[in-house]
Amino acid sequence: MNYELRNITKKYDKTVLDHISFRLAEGEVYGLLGRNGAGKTTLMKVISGMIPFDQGDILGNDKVDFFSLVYYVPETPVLLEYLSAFEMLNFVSRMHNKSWSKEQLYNFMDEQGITSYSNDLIINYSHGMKHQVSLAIAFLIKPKILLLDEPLVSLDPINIQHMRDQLINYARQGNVVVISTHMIPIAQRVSDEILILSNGKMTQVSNTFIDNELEKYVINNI
Ligand SMILES: Nc1ncnc2c1ncn2[C@@H]1O[C@H](COP(=O)(O)OP(=O)(O)OP(=O)(O)O)[C@@H](O)[C@H]1O
Repeated sequence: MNYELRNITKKYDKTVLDHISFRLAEGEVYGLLGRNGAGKTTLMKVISGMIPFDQGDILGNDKVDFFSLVYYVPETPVLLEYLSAFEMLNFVSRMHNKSWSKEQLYNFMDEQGITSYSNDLIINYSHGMKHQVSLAIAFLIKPKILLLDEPLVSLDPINIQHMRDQLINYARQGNVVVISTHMIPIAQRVSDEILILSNGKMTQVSNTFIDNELEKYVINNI
């Protein structure tokens, strides 16, 4: 399934997204790049239905509400901080009608690399640990279209590598993954396509870049 976003326009006081059009295909990872304030978060909030847009169309599967397919992980994790990660994931799994046993949840948390602190209260976690839990929730929910706002910024190098592999695998299972990031080498390694937002406009290119070509391309195009 391909999704097409056409002429999406979003204005606050000024126009942030100015008739932007791009395609998302299942199975692919998209790296969303752009300068500070370019509109990456705004675009993710628009695609996830968190905020309305002023103009444009989203085309996909006519039988399904597009927004019901999307899950957005914000840059700052939003968690119930007086629960443990285990309790939080258990709560989310019940909300999403997944009746996972305790053992299944622990196996899942193992895969996500969060078991060692899963019984401590989230309020005591580091920023990176909160981010891992936030990403684990996304993988538990298994949305068709996963939007991640700066997902790797607080992760250590081992967790970045693990997350990178996980994102590619997740897309290859027939899902769409969009990650917004300022970490260009990571965007180059993880993405099938690159989306660049600049001055309200969008450029979409295949990621055929090698060495530091993407960095040069981005610097010339943002
Ligand atoms: N609720 C809002 N009301 C008014 N203006 C807003 C609002 N949210 C964002 N903006 C403006 O929209 C523009 C795009 O912001 P956005 O957060 O989408 O950028 P970004 O590309 O995610 O930036 P960064 O890389 O710094 O996180 C900025 O000029 C910002 O000030």
